[in-house]
Amino acid sequence: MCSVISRVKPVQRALALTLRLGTSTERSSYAAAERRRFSPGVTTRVDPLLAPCRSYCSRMALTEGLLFRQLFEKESSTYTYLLADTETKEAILVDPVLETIDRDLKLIHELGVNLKVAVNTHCHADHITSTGLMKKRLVGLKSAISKYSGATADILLSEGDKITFGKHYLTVRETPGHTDGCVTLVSWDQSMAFTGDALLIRGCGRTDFQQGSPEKLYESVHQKIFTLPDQCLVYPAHDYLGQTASTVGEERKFNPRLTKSLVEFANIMNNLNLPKPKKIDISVPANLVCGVHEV
Ligand SMILES: N[C@@H](CCC(=O)N[C@@H](CSS)C(=O)NCC(=O)O)C(=O)O
Repeated sequence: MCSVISRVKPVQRALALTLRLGTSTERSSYAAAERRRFSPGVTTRVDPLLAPCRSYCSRMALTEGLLFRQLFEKESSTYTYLLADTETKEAILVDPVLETIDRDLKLIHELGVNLKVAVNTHCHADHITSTGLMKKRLVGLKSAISKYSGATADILLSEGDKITFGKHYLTVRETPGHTDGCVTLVSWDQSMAFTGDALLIRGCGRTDFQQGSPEKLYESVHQKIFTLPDQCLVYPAHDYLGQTASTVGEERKFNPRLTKSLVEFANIMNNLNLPKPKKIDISVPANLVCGVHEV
């Protein structure tokens, strides 16, 4: 049992243990179903979710003065992103997950960066954020989420806000549709977009719960993400197939859902028939208050 779980009160411990119930078999079959859905008739031998190298991805910063890490949480197939200014050491973390808080804090300490803001791209339904617990562990850390998420946080974000770390910053673009409070965070030079669940690689967030709306999502992606430069790298909150990044140009051309007309898109989204995320009933209430934080 990891130290985060062992230190919490009984109620939270039960909650946290419940969160661990998903088996690798379930995850494998979800990944297999995803592969069939996206690539009918194609089978692969290696399950990307089970590859050990997936907890830390190798993607590093290409921009001078920027430290960048893409991290992976395998139960929910969530990507967490650490960005820091190499000179000032100021850092931000995007979409951190409760299960990987020890790994993330260890990396932050090893790299000697000073985490200023932990931001969630939306109120996640499939996992609990580590933001609240991280605030307990790191003095001065502030949480951030969209003001339309309905969640509490130190910073409530809206269109055009900047999240600054040293000489760098991410700009908030509101991209509702998966939820009302979804945002995409775009780097100062438009070379990177952290799209949360609005745009996934060759996919997009589902629209069948939490204020989901295919019409809103279609408009968000077309107006706020597909208007970015072709070479802008797309970093989503999830990937179920082992893909780590895409570009705006690629998604504009090849995304099997968002290249369609609005009517076709809505028809696809209204007929996905996906099972409800297993942890939705505990994740959403917890994430509305920054996760499990009464420890
Ligand atoms: N099986 C997972 C949930 C998978 C899922 O529903 N993913 C969401 C994003 S997290 S709410 C989604 O939008 N998927 C889009 C798609 O097309 O798959 C679980 O039980 O947690």
